[in-house]
Amino acid sequence: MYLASYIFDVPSTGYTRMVFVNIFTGCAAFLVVQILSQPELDLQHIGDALHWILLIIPHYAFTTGVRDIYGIYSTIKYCNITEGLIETKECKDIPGYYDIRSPGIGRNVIFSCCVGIILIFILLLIEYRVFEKIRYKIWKNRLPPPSLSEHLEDSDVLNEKQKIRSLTPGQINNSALVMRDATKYYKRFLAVNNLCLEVNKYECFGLLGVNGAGKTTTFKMLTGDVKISSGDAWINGLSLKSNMKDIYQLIGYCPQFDALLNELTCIETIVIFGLLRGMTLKESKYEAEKLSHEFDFHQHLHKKVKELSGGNKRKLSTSIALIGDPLVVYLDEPTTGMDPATKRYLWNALCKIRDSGKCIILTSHSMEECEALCTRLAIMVNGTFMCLGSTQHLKSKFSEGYTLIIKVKKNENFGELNHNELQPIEEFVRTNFSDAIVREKHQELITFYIPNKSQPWSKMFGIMEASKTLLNIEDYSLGQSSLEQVFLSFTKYQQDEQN
Ligand SMILES: Nc1ncnc2c1ncn2[C@@H]1O[C@H](COP(=O)(O)OP(=O)(O)OP(=O)(O)O)[C@@H](O)[C@H]1O
Repeated sequence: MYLASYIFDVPSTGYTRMVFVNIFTGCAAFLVVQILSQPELDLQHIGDALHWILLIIPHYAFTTGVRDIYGIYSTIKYCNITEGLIETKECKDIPGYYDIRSPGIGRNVIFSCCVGIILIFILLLIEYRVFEKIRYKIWKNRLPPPSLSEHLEDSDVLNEKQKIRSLTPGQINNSALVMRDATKYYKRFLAVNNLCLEVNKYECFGLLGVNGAGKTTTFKMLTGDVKISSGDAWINGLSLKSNMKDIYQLIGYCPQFDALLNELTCIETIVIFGLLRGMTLKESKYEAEKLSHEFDFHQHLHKKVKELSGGNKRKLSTSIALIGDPLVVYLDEPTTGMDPATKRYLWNALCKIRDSGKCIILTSHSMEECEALCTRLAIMVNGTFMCLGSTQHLKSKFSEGYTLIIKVKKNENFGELNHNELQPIEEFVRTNFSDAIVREKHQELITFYIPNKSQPWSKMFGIMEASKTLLNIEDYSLGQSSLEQVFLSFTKYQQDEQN
């Protein structure tokens, strides 16, 4: 029933599966009543029939088997004691232990073996995603089409798409990672929409996006955790669709939530992953030492995972992704829960790893992290790239203005500046930079947002320098809007899951 509801895509929530289960139970009850109402059937037959049916349940087959073995053993013992004294029908024809006839356990053994083989077969079908393929084939024609709005996409994203679609097999072989129109549907929900991307060695590519934008799903497709619905991706020229086994040797993955075993120590964890990657015990231990120094958790190497802090667990997860020198490393929010100092330590380590020739794909909610690590990045909204390029390129292209931060000199009594003292500065900025908005006021710091980009830098700096003394300004900074502002300008397009 579960398989049927899985293949026919009966939703697991709401009333549909309940109706499905009720119909099934109703049909089963109808059949049972029909059988029981047959006048020629007596209870002996019903018992036999139920015994046959229930033998497919391993626990039932085992327990009744043990009971029957004991039954035969008791009969043999009884017959031996009473031999020559009492003549009973049972003693004349004692079945062997493995007899098919009751109470022999032949049937139990055959049923248990067959059920085991069938379950292994079903497991293999699930492992090789046969049901998923069948379900996808059944629903293929009913899925909503992927993006029809390419004319609305950013020019960089379109250029990347055109470049990827025209790559030759030889060019694909030379790239560390290529995604061509990678699309993922969860049932009928389009989670990732026609992604095209090429990332090379010595590059760190950042995936930015609000919760639910499709970043983790993209990783799951690339790691083979979920099947790509359409499109393809290649790692070092190997297709995700046909060479997943070989690809596992080339990739490392740090998932969003630490997939660690609490009872193992850090060194045991790394050694196990090292052995799984085909390293010798000696090499795995050396790798554990090396990575723990690189990621600064050497003092915790012999602690159990459950005793580690959240930040140290992330360090361990990140280092696991690097075991066995993979070509492509996927890091899903690696620095979540780390303090600023540890974060910077990890960033330095990742920069070194990137510069050693690895290709790193990273998701993060920290713009600072993307600016520190990524050579290129994309902002994802509703499973699509909204923009793509280096941090500076995105800031130049999409930042919609400037940020002016002014630090006012404190008054003689070193008291807090009051509203009247800041008023002239606000008026001055509003007069000289049209549409300027006060974004933040904190003690002696005022932050303005200037949306109008028409004035040249030289003129703006000239105005500020000329009035510095007059307005009692201690210091000021004038710059482009941050990556965060670019990010926020895109995230308004993200639809919630209900939509
Ligand atoms: N197994 C699943 N079945 C159905 N829908 C799913 C499944 N996994 C994810 N989704 C949906 O796909 C969309 C993308 O999810 P995903 O986890 O990729 O987002 P994300 O960008 O990684 O978010 P976050 O930043 O919170 O990790 C979401 O709307 C999510 O609800």
